[in-house]
Amino acid sequence: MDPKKSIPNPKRKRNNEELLINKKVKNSNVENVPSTSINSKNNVTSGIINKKATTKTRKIPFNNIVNDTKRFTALPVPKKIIPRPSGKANVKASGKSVNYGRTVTKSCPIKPLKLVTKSMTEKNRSRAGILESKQRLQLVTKSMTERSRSRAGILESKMQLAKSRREMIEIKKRNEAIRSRISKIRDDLVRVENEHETLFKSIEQMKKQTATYNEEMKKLNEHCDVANEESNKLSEIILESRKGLELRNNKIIEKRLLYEYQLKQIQEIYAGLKAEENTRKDLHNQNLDLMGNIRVMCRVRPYTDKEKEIEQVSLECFDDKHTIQVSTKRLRLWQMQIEKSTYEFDHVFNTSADQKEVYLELSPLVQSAIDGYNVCIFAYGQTGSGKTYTMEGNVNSPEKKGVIPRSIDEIFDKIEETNKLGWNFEVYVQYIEIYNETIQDLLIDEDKDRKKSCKDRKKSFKEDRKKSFKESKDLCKIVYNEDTRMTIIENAERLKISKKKDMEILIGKASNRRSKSSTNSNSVSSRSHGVFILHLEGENPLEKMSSRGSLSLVDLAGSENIDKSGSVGDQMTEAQSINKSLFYLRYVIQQIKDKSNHVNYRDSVLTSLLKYSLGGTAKVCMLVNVSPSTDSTNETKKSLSFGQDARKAHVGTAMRNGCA
Ligand SMILES: Nc1ncnc2c1ncn2[C@@H]1O[C@H](COP(=O)(O)OP(=O)(O)OP(=O)(O)O)[C@@H](O)[C@H]1O
Repeated sequence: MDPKKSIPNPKRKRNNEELLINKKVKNSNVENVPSTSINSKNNVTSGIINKKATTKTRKIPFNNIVNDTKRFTALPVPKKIIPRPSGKANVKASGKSVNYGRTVTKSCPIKPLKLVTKSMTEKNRSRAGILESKQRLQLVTKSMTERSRSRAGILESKMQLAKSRREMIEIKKRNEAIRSRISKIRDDLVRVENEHETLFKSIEQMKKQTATYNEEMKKLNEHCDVANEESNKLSEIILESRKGLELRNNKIIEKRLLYEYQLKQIQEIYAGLKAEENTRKDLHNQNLDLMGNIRVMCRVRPYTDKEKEIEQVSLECFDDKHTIQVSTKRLRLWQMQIEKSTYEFDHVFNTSADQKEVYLELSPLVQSAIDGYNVCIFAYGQTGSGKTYTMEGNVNSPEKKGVIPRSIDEIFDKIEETNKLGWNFEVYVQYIEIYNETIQDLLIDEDKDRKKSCKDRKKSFKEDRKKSFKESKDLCKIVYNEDTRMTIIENAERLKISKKKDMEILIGKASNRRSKSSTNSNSVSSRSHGVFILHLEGENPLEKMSSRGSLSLVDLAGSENIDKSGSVGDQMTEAQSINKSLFYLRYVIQQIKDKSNHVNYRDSVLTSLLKYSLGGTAKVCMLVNVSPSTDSTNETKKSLSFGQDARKAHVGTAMRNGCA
């Protein structure tokens, strides 16, 4: 539907209305002027008025009408006689009053006949004039009547004009209102048209968009169809996988139940293991206690190639592995008699015993160190009896490895095992030597320092022995912790080791640094006491337990017969120092055995260092190394009798360090 058609044109309407109004005005003008009261001239006048009315419909000035009326009344009137009109005496036409019916005459004197005739003629003439005037008067009267009529008509028309003017004003007002309405409507129309246009445009746009959307919808529908198909397929897959998942879930639940059951079993086993471990520890330590605090073992080294050629068997190790017999030939009553001395030890290793066999017997003590005890194993014997071989051996050979490297291996293996039970162990190492009653650190990393130290040391022996001794003493000091009953070597390196390999390298280096020299009894004779200490510090956060054990492995310098060894000079001094310290060691053990009130630990550095191992809460094992050579029988017998005496010494009850 076209909106333009439905809406009427306000302009056209207005024109129509105006035409109507003009028509009315025209008609009213024509109607208001009475045709009977107007003569031809008046008709012309009224025609003029009408014409004016037609041309100027809205403004018909009242003065014009009055003027017309004046013109209309200005007819020829006789000068002498003013006939009185039949109607009203006075008519105000122009505001001046006129007196009608009054005659203006002049007095005439008596004249002769001629004159009378003349006057008669004149009289007649005047009569005719009068008649004429009468006629004229009549005409004037008539015209006056007509004029009065026309005046009334004019008045009437005036009134009508005023009325029509009022109407006109009203119409005008209405017209204005209509016009304003029209303009408003027009504005509205314009606005509506604009809106319509906008709407139309937007409708067009929307139509386009709808078309685009329709296309897109079509495409989307196609996609939807494809997606629906895929979704159906996926639903099937999901259903299948859900079934699979349910199956897996069931399996997982089964496995979880199994796992929980196994975990429970493991926990029970663990608890059993823990109980067994505790029992083992207790039994082990009870066993060691029953065996005595100082365990003494004897090892007979094999014959050297040189000894094999000349020697005869003088030592016999019994099969019970506890007894050793020394046979010595002695001339008595002019008869050569064989004297046999038997010694008993916790274990006797004959010449065929290898490194592994020896270590197996010492292994429980190493376990005690892990359990938190202070353990001390030291090798005692005459020079060349195989102490260093037993303690160190050949570090690089698995067969010939001594107690020190084997202990390290076992400690690291056991630490790994204890990790499974929640233990975390840290291993620290110290390695010193007691040379001529001074403590030297074998873990000093810088060879330069070490060389300098050796140089100084040699110099000290040659030049100022006492001074050097004092200086060396200042270097490393022995300090006791009375609370924990532990010995601390101050200023000595304490290295943390986390790998076996690192430890082996360290021992190799330290071993090379040890003071050695060649004597008649031994080509590579140790001229110092080597002390290797492992500190084992363990924590178990699960059990809230801690453990602090130590393992001191001591390779003592060999006692030697100076005459026999042929030591002179420095070597003799070294031998004297060694013998002296070993004497004090024997003396201390004797005092312990005799349960003496005072034990002289401080007489030598060695006994000072072993104070808490020999007379404290430590587990001690002494390995008495002996030579099978008949040449060394006396020294062997001395070593064996010392070992036997030490075995009888009861130093006290071993105590575990750490807390449960
Ligand atoms: N059980 C053994 N098996 C094989 N060889 C051994 C054994 N014991 C010692 N030896 C050898 O005997 C020699 C002396 O041994 P070792 O150096 O260990 O004696 P030592 O007691 O340490 O002497 P020193 O006190 O003078 O240092 C070395 O050559 C060593 O290899």
